[in-house]
Amino acid sequence: MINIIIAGPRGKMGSEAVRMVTNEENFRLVACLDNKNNGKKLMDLTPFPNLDVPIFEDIDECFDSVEADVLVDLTIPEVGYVHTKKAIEHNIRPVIGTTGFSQEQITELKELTKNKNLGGIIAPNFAIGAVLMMKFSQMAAKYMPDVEIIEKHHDNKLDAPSGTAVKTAEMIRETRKLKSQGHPDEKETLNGARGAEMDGMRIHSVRLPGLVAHQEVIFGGDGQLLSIKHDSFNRASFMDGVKFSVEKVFELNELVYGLENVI
Ligand SMILES: NC(=O)C1=CN([C@@H]2O[C@H](COP(=O)(O)OP(=O)(O)OC[C@H]3O[C@@H](n4cnc5c(N)ncnc54)[C@H](O)[C@@H]3O)[C@@H](O)[C@H]2O)C=CC1
Ligand SMILES: O=C(O)C1=N[C@H](C(=O)O)C[C@H](O)C1
Repeated sequence: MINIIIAGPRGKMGSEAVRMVTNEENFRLVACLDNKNNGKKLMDLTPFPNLDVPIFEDIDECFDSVEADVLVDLTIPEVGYVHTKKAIEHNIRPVIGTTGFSQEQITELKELTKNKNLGGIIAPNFAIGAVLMMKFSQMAAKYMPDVEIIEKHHDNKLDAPSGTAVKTAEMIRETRKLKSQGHPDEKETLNGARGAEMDGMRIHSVRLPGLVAHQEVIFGGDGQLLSIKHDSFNRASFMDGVKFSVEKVFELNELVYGLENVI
């Protein structure tokens, strides 16, 4: 049995994770971390009528009160970072879906787990299709280095570009010959028109109601275009990856950044 704490249980992803964890035979949800509802139970909140699971606002109190093996964090970047650090301190394996961490934060957290031989996963995207989209893009970039990334999300998203877009660019730069996208003399007459720049690649972030999570990686060549596209139409699309990660962290002895490294 794997004892799990979920941070962010009322969120779009967190509530889906509560459903997944409580439906899995070998998972037990032992507590939730929330920014309100301290002292209540999940069953006091409308979406979870039967769940006798304590809610904590204070992470230290939570970790001192329950025995947990894994922390699943689906919150906001500043909170997720603190939660991950605290989890590592308490030898609780972090499974982090929260996006928006800096490279420095990821490196620091990785070092902390290495010192403790503790497994963990930070996955900017838990959907297997998205992981494949990133891997295929990495392959394509070797042959077609002219590339732009367009990510589209719901308009409640806090971070831009998305964690998936950043990860995609990081993976692409491992195989792509460095080059700057577009005309060397191009000028933006409206700030931001060419999107964000990362290693010469351009990343464009669209935020609209109605969207969930979508990304297209477009490669251009002489007389041809290659589009590699992935769409998540609901949050259930991420849950196989969360489940996989919760089980996988027991086989790891450090924090791994990106599901592509463990599937
Ligand atoms: N890795 C992946 O596959 C995916 C990652 N995400 C990421 O997951 C995160 C959450 O996304 P959504 O569920 O869409 O956002 P959301 O806004 O629906 O949920 C965030 C939740 O965090 C909670 N929260 C804020 N401060 C907190 C604190 N101090 N302690 C505990 N909980 C706190 C809020 O109450 C809220 O319920 C975002 O960073 C998003 O980018 C989202 C979808 C997939
Ligand atoms: O906020 C979201 O919704 C998503 N966030 C992740 C990201 O930033 O890449 C994963 C997915 O795109 C959904």
